[in-house]
Amino acid sequence: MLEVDGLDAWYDRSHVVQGLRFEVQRGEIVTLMGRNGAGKTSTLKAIMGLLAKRGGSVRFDGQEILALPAHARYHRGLAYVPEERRIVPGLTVLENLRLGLIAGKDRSREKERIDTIAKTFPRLAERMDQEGTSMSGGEQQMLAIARAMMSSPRMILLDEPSEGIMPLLVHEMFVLFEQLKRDGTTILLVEQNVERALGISDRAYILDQGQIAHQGEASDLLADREIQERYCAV
Ligand SMILES: Nc1ncnc2c1ncn2[C@@H]1O[C@H](COP(=O)(O)OP(=O)(O)OP(=O)(O)O)[C@@H](O)[C@H]1O
Repeated sequence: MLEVDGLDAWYDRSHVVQGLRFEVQRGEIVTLMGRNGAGKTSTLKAIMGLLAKRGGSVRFDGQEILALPAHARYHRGLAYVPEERRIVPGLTVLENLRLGLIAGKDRSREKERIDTIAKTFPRLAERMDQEGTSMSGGEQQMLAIARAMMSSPRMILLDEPSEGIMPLLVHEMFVLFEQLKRDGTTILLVEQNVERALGISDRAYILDQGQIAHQGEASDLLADREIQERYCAV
């Protein structure tokens, strides 16, 4: 579903993503792992068209998307939840959710989408009229994910969703990812919480200095302490 081939990205002259090649098949959960600064966030941003200097090929459903403007990916069914959640201050949970609808495409189905999202995210359903930024960090992360799901994406990229969140909500969040997968959403996950991430993933790639250092089945990587310690210690 997503084929990344020879992906490069730079900040000025700093070459932070160096010729990455990886793929995510339809229906999979795939994790990108690696130490701080390995290039995980930059990889997601390059895929989403958010880094000006980028090169190589990214195909989504067989079509080249790397040169498209960032918003065009949402129209094709690829959504992204950045590390900073960007909940809009002064807006309620419901109003933040509405921002996730793509103008025209989703507007006619707004009520249906909100009802579906409320069922999937019961914690948000109870708080629809509360100001989004007044919720806990974990709840705001849930809202950011729910908002991205409003456009019914076929694939979602998630950047460190569990960061700084209390364990109970982290658990809920990973249960949710498994449910999204069952409902047909393909997921590319960047996570420092290696055990949790591998626990729900099909496969994983380990990044080191902008390159893929290792790849494998999630269950094999979960059992491989040496690899985890070498590449993933924070
Ligand atoms: N806005 C920026 N300007 C310049 N360099 C940057 C910028 N953002 C990131 N970098 C550098 O790019 C490299 C890759 O960073 P990136 O954030 O992609 O790594 P990461 O694996 O996601 O790490 P983390 O887990 O800390 O977010 C690092 O060396 C980082 O310092």
